[in-house]
Amino acid sequence: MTTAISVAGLGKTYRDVTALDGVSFAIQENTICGVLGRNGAGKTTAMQIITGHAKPSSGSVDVFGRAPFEDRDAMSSMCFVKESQRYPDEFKVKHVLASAADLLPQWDQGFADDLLGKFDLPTGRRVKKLSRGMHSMLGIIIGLASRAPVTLFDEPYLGLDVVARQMFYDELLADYAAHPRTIVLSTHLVDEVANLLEHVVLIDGGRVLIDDCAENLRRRAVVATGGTAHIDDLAAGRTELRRETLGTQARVTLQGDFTDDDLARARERGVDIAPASLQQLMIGATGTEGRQAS
Ligand SMILES: Nc1ncnc2c1ncn2[C@@H]1O[C@H](COP(=O)(O)OP(=O)(O)OP(=O)(O)O)[C@@H](O)[C@H]1O
Repeated sequence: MTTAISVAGLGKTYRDVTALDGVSFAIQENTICGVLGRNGAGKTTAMQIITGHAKPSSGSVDVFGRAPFEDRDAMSSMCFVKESQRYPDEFKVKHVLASAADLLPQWDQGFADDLLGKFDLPTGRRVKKLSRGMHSMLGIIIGLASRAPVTLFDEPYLGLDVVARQMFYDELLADYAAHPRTIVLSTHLVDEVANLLEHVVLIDGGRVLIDDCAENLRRRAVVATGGTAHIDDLAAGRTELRRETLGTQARVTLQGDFTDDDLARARERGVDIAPASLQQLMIGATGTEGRQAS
């Protein structure tokens, strides 16, 4: 496997704010990676540095062997879709698309036209007259039709309704299957995208808390349902993210490293084990809930 993006010891400070502090992770080529975290965690800052739009205060970034800051070739291999993207006042949708076609070497106009039809986006309308959701659609169309080897979506769907979001996920997956590339997705709609993600980087307070593949994450937190005594055994020494009890039965969400033996033993005792959702894991890992079981 080839590493597409490698970040080592990345730091970024804005005057007295430390946005990133010793962030290191790697994203493999041709994967869909989620960069997750609470508000102000440092996700956008990391993406800005990866795409060469900001300079790190310390550490290094490597995108397919190049440092992206002020490197035109590295930057042209990437497409960064962000909610805060602004365009000149007079620009209509068609002007934005024409600029994207000029700037992005792998641009697929046929795909862009297809998406414009599916999202029903009027090409003759001024961008500043678009609704919030339509503005997001424009970014999504650019990100998808760019076919850039590295495409980053930072909270791409502000204002998008549930049908349009599902269209985005479907189009992303179908096009990714046909044209594999490296996709980085930052979002707060964690459970909505959980099934898309092959790798997750969870950032909190400018530091990496989790950097793991989706398969391993399924073992990091589980929902266990069964007799309270057996549940208490399984919970011992692990962090309880949530507990509900009904008579002698309990249902707990637990965080910790579970071996196959741990889970098999609990199942033998009639405990039902299911993976916790990515959102539950994220809430637990970022420390807003949870307590250590004794
Ligand atoms: N230009 C800037 N000047 C000063 N502080 C900044 C600047 N950009 C970001 N920050 C600060 O850096 C920290 C990380 O911000 P960042 O936008 O990277 O977080 P985020 O994870 O993308 O958050 P959100 O999910 O709310 O968009 C925050 O404390 C933010 O206030």
